[in-house]
Amino acid sequence: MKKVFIDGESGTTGLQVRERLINHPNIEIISIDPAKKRDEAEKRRLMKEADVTVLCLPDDAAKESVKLAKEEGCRILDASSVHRVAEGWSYGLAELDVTQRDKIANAQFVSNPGCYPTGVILLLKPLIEAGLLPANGDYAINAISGYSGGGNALIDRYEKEPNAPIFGVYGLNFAHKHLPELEKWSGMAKKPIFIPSVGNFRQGMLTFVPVELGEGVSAQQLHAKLAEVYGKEAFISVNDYNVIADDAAPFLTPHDIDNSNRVELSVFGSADGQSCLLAAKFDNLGKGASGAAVQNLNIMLGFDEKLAVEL
Ligand SMILES: NC(=O)C1=CN([C@@H]2O[C@H](COP(=O)(O)OP(=O)(O)OC[C@H]3O[C@@H](n4cnc5c(N)ncnc54)[C@H](OP(=O)(O)O)[C@@H]3O)[C@@H](O)[C@H]2O)C=CC1
Ligand SMILES: CC(=O)N[C@@H](CCC(=O)OP(=O)(O)O)C(=O)O
Repeated sequence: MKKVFIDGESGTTGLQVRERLINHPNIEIISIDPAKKRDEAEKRRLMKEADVTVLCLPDDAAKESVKLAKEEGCRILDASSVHRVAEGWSYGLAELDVTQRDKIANAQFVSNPGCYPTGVILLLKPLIEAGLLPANGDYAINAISGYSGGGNALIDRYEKEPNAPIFGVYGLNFAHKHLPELEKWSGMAKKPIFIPSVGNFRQGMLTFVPVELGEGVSAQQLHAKLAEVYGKEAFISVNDYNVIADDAAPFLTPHDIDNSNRVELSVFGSADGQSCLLAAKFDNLGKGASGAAVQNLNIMLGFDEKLAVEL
């Protein structure tokens, strides 16, 4: 049995990591006394006892816990947004490329990706790398998240206040905290425009990127590349290629994927062959947070990466 300490076990992400790990055949959770959850000495003791500590904390608290882990030489999987482009950290997106699982397996410090970047990077990285989309293109990314993406504070706002908005666009300062990892790990040569939004539903996420196709490039080629790259991935599927010709088209929704670690990618091409929409659908708390965390823990500890990732 390996031991895992979840620092921040009672938060939105921590609870879901815990719920998954309870069903893990090879991992025992070691928990902090709730009355001591901010006690440094107690954290140190548990970090030393654990094979890996998962940080499910706000950014500032995550920085403090990493300081302790560095002093004690402990392994960390950080779900916060602090270390996603930091030196000395491995990016915890197993499907990033063929080298990434080894990097995660051998790392002392692994950073779980942000929820939105997970979908965008899976869509754009292989296409930019293959030269089907330009690295220096002007990308505009749109996304919608369930309100659990904002943690306990936003959950309370939606579930306890009667007048929470049905839909809201945010990130309107064009400086969302996910921009650095979006740019770095997608292989974009410059900062994209990123416009996230939140809806009055608990879980589920869509990230979508509209692109104009270059000379000699078709939407079918983009679709074929994604299908080839992710063909053997357990958690990534690519829907059949779509040309939506009329108004009777089905909606693309962020629903019906709650608690899963799966990501569904879609490519929609325009009938004139000039435009294309790339879309990723997943659970912001699943592959966007806790599912990915358990997948990463499995890789870090040498287990089958599929163990206990689905709720
Ligand atoms: N929600 C999501 O979809 C995603 C979240 N994340 C990241 O995961 C991390 C956690 O987010 P989320 O679960 O949503 O946040 P929550 O606000 O739901 O939970 C945070 C938890 O951390 C606890 N906490 C705060 N400070 C400390 C501390 N110093 N020591 C121990 N515990 C502490 C809080 O306790 P208390 O309530 O008592 O303050 C709370 O239980 C964040 O960094 C977030 O960016 C990543 C991907 C997706
Ligand atoms: C709806 C909502 O508020 N979403 C969060 C992102 C959730 C996520 O991915 O978390 P990280 O904090 O780990 O990056 C936001 O936009 O800040």
